[in-house]
Amino acid sequence: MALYSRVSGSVGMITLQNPPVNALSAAVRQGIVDMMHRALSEPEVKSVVICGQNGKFCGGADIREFGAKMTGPPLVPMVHLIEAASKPVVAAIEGIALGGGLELALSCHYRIAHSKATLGFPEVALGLLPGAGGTQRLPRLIGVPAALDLITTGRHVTAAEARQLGIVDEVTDLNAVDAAVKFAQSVTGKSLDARRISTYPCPRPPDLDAIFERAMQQVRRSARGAIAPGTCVQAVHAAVTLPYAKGMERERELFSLLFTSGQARALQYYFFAQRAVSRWSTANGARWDTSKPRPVRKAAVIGLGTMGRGITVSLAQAGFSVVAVETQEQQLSEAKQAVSGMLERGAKRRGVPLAHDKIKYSCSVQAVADVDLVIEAVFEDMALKKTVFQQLSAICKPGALLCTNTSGLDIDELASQTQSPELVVGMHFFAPAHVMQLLEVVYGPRSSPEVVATAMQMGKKMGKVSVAVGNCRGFVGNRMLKPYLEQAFFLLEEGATPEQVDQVLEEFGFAMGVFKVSDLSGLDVGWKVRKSDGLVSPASTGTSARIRGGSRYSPLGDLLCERGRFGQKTGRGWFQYDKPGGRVAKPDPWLHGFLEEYRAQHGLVARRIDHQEVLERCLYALINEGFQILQDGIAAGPEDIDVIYVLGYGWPRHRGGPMFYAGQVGLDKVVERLEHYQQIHPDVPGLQPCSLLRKLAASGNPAIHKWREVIQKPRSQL
Ligand SMILES: CC/C=C\CC(=O)SCCNC(=O)CCNC(=O)[C@H](O)C(C)(C)COP(=O)(O)OP(=O)(O)OC[C@H]1O[C@@H](n2cnc3c(N)ncnc32)[C@H](O)[C@@H]1OP(=O)(O)O
Repeated sequence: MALYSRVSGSVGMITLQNPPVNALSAAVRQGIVDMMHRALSEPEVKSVVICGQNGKFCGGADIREFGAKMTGPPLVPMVHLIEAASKPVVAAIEGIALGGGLELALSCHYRIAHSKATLGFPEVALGLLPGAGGTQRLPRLIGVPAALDLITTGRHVTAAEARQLGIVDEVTDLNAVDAAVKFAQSVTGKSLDARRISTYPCPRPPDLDAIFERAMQQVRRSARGAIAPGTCVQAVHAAVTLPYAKGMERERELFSLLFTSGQARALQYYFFAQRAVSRWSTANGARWDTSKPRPVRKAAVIGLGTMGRGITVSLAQAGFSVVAVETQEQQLSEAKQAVSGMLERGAKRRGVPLAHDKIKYSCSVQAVADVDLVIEAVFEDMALKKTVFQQLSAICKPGALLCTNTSGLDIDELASQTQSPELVVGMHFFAPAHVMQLLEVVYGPRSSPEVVATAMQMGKKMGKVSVAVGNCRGFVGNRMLKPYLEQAFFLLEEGATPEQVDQVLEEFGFAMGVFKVSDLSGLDVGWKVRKSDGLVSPASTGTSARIRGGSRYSPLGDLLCERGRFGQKTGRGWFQYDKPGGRVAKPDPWLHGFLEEYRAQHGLVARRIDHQEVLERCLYALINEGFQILQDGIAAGPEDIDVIYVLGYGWPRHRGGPMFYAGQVGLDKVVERLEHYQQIHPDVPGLQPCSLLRKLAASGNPAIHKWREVIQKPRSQL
């Protein structure tokens, strides 16, 4: 709703009230319209100030209302009412003016912002465009190139930048509402003719066509199939080429196109999913709202390889004192140099002070004796990690959390090496650890709720999105990756090429296809794991070479590794590169010959595989594993899986995540296609729909927020 009050006798004040961000719900819009009419009808009122309660102007349209039938006054007539007002209207911008909130501000005749406020049009991240005149007013106010930048990227600007661009009239360090009231009094009675942005001519720079061409190219490069950025460009184009009223019509058409698209639904789902994962719960009943994190001031990192360095940087940048340990002098000195460089680049990029003094380096594990939390980041080797955990358990002070950075090893096995298994938790960082936003917090059956809460909070403090997941081989992300990779290998055996598989996945929206990712991260990584699992048989020839543990197995990755083809680092993998460490993947005729030979050797006849099969087999096998993960209680809900896949594995955000995507395709259709492929390839694992997927499909493809009702409720063991 919106509250009306009178200040200093002649200023009508409209205060938006809709916690937490004063979003423009139906009630708020109704309130604004009613209060504007009241302010305009009261003869004593000479000017109006619009502000938001609790130091937040407005976070835009209420996204929670997007799924339901529209009620209340629409935004466009509301902003026109304000702009057409005969009394000056001043926006007092504190905290945020985003999306519809900024459009509301642009309809006011003046804008006063607090110096700490941020402004922007983030609609593009929700699959939309600023549809209450934002695409028509902003270019009229600040010019086409700046408007295109803000609208197509969705980036937030500071009050200072907004002032420089001409979006706000004044910036104050004092109370912005008081400043706006004073300002409103000072402009009482002045003509408003030059203050209505919709009446401004839209500037037409001489190189207009080139500007739009560049903008389109830019969004095509970065959008990876998302339609909103290009549609934003089209809407701004209408501001330049059409009169205001016609431009508004075009904006409405384009907005409706986006609003009803699957992409907008996916992005809005993802917006809430990313927030939902912080309300975590575990399979044994621990919860975010009943588990108190422990205080952590000082942390340690053991092992300063690539991951350990990134984790050290993340901790120091988040303000923690860090003890960084690497037992070899030479490696410690190299790590110190690398970490310093990363900190310097980070400080420069983010404009923050250097955090060198937060870190103490040591060659001795004994240096961690007084820390509150240790993150072990040594090689992915169970025996080595066990030794480290035995040492840590003996050295660390009572109550110190012992965390392991592992991409899939058993947390409980490590916990059993310590005197206090309840203090052990996994923290699976993604490379590069100081850049990637995702953290899987892996709880074992004995991890205490406070320890999970502490790890989750640590992740947040490091600027990461933490997702709590249960302990199983590969946790959520890597466990789902296995069937995805397997299908890709089987497709090569059956006649596909790495470039074909990657093309299909990249057209779907992945930044990189599965084979390019494998080349980037190194084929030897998976090879080592398969070796330690006893899967890589030394005599990988003959039919038996394609069977492991009674299931079909593709040794293709192993065979490439045996030939020293580890991917980018060796200049050869699934693709070829111009040199070791090269980045540009090129199809490799050697590999095509190798695949032909391999097929001939194993009696496989190459067939034509279409794009649909590549996509369905890779994605549906991955999705099926996701349902199995939900069924096993490893992830609490589909949102957890989707956030992990978008932030950690390059799943296109505009497709919501694998579980959301499955819902959009139709769960019954996913089941039907998996069964189809299973019939044709009975020997291929991963194609049998799991029982939860079948159950949900049979219960009529319920909306994703209803899935939790079907997933069995966890039983508390606490
Ligand atoms: C004709 C249509 C015209 C215009 C279209 C639009 O205006 S679309 C909406 C444009 N606005 C946005 O995209 C803003 C989205 N919100 C944010 O970016 C952040 O929430 C924000 C405002 C910067 C605050 O960030 P902070 O980190 O402080 O909090 P958090 O993100 O956790 O949000 C707090 C809770 O507020 C809920 N929320 C935020 N924005 C909205 C919104 N616009 N509508 C509804 N709800 C919103 C958010 O979900 C959090 O709630 P929770 O229950 O904790 O999930």
